[in-house]
Amino acid sequence: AQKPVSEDRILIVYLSRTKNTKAVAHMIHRKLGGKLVEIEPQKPYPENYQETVEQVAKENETSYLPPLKTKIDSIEKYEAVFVGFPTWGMKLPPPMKSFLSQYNLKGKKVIPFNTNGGYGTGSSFETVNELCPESELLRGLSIRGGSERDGELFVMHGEKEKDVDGEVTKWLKTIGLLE
Ligand SMILES: Cc1cc2nc3c(=O)[nH]c(=O)nc-3n(C[C@H](O)[C@H](O)[C@H](O)COP(=O)(O)O)c2cc1C
Repeated sequence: AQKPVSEDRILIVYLSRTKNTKAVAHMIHRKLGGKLVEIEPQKPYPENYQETVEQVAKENETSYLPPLKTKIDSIEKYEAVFVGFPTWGMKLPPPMKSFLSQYNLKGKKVIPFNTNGGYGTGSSFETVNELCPESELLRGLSIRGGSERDGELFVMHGEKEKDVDGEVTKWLKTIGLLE
């Protein structure tokens, strides 16, 4: 069947530390196709959770945009750009701020998706909106992922994975990207 947005015009970018958001990105990709790209900062965050929390808090205070290792060719050819990220400190992670600041998504559909430790998306979806004011922001998806603080890392397997996969399908239909 004809898809609402053709595969070669879909970009799925994601940031993921413990691979929960990555799993959701792959689910979207299996359903819609498109180009799947992981966003990586030039300098990786510390392995240690608490050190990462502190570094992220400092970066947010100073509005620091970490330089990215990831480069995306011909961003202009995409019509729909999915942006996936975990909630970090109830905010949009700095590398995703770097991505949205660096690439012009004017006129494109922008679709956020998120995993979090149970506290929701915080201000992250609003920040996506602020950083691409001339894009058409579609309704985002937020999923309960892991909780690194509590030693809960990758959770997207078994029944959980199946449930989330169903939620992703429903969501993509609701926003009109899957028939
Ligand atoms: C630095 C850091 C900060 C986090 N802050 C929050 C938070 O404020 N609220 C929340 O619900 N989860 C928080 N989490 C948990 C992640 O959002 C959750 O584990 C998510 O599923 C991780 O996605 P990933 O596996 O793609 O990295 C935080 C995790 C990290 C590493």
